[in-house]
Amino acid sequence: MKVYLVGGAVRDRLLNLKVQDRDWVVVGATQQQLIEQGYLQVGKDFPVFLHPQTKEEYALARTEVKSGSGYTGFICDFSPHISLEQDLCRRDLSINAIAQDQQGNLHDPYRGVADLNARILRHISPAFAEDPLRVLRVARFAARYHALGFKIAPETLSLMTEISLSGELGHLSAERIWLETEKALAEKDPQIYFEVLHQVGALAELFPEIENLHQVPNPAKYHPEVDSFIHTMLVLKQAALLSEGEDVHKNALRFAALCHDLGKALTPQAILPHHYGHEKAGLVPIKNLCQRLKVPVYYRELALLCCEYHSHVHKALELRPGTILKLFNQLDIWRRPRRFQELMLVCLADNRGRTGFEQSPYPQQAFLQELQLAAAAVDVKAVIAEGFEKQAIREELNRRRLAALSKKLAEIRPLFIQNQSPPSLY
Ligand SMILES: Nc1ccn([C@@H]2O[C@H](COP(=O)(O)OP(=O)(O)OP(=O)(O)O)[C@@H](O)[C@H]2O)c(=O)n1
Repeated sequence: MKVYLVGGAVRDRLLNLKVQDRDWVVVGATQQQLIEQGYLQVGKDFPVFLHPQTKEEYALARTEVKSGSGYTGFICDFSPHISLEQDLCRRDLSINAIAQDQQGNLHDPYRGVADLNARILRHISPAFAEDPLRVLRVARFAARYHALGFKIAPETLSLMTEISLSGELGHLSAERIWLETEKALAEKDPQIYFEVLHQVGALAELFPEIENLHQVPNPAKYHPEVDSFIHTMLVLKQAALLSEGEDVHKNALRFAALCHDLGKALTPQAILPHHYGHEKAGLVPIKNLCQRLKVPVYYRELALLCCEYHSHVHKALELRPGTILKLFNQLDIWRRPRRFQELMLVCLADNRGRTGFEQSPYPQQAFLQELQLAAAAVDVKAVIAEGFEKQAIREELNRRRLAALSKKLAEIRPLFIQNQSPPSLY
């Protein structure tokens, strides 16, 4: 029996990146032999084992032939005569099909090293199409390695387009789509994932709410990029930059950035390029998308709040104290300060995600943070100690918070207005 390191571990070591998980393939062995050596069988559909000590995954070399639609219909052969080359051939990309033996020699029958060096994501064989999820995987790898200069090979793009147009994506489960999308959101350039899906025609099938932003215009004065889909991609990139290394829920923040303008796709033709009311209009498509893909609650809530209130934040310097208090209550900044910080970062990303405005100041953030501090300093315990009860507690808190906000506003607004005149946003 021979054991090889395969997949992401070999690929990422050759790219000098940190190796996350190590997957192994075992050639010339049976399930029984591995069990006798103390490996623990975990795979249901095909034989995958955990190493007795390292707990790393070891899979018997196998071939797979598709026998039906979707991901369920596979006929696997994992007999001991399946060769390493046969196992590598059923994989998605050449860069994922390099094996390393225990002496450190590379086995690279599909020229994965050459593609790594040339920065190309290339499928290995037509068998790529047997798992339509690979369309999403390639888009995700393109997002991950974009900064390294990776591009998708033209023939792979054509095959991805063919798969997308074939209707096969419709067989993917919500769980698999979301898992892949969540991983893509965590990548360095998550916008590339959605751009690639758009390019191959998969976005329309998987995320019609986002696809519909394509060619929806904005006023060029504030949005030189004009197109709402392009704007959304720029905002997502800015959100990725702003959330890297921050103590925030970065995937949820990026998802909220992705969804913040979905309402623009529903703007009546007659009022374009303006988008009055798009903040509320966007709530329905966000709910639809989240329900369809079973998006976790935290992502959904943050996305809905960013969609509904981003224009309020953009206009913060013009708002009255009562409106700011209402906003703070709606966002529940008292109990959810981190979520408020995330929403502010999405608004900042929205400001920066416009061609030529990448460096433009956004005083709204510091302004609202100062007001947040002032209002949150109102002592809830003191209100209760003074004998207020039930509904009266809320009313008294609102009264005191409003007073604190009015005082702070009078103090800081002139300074902010003097220093900056923020560009209007939509
Ligand atoms: N739909 C899939 C899923 C996986 N694989 C193969 O199985 C390997 C392991 O898959 P996985 O752990 O999902 O991906 P990695 O390549 O290890 O990448 P990551 O860094 O995202 O874990 C891949 O390299 C690829 O060869 C595949 O061909 N098709």
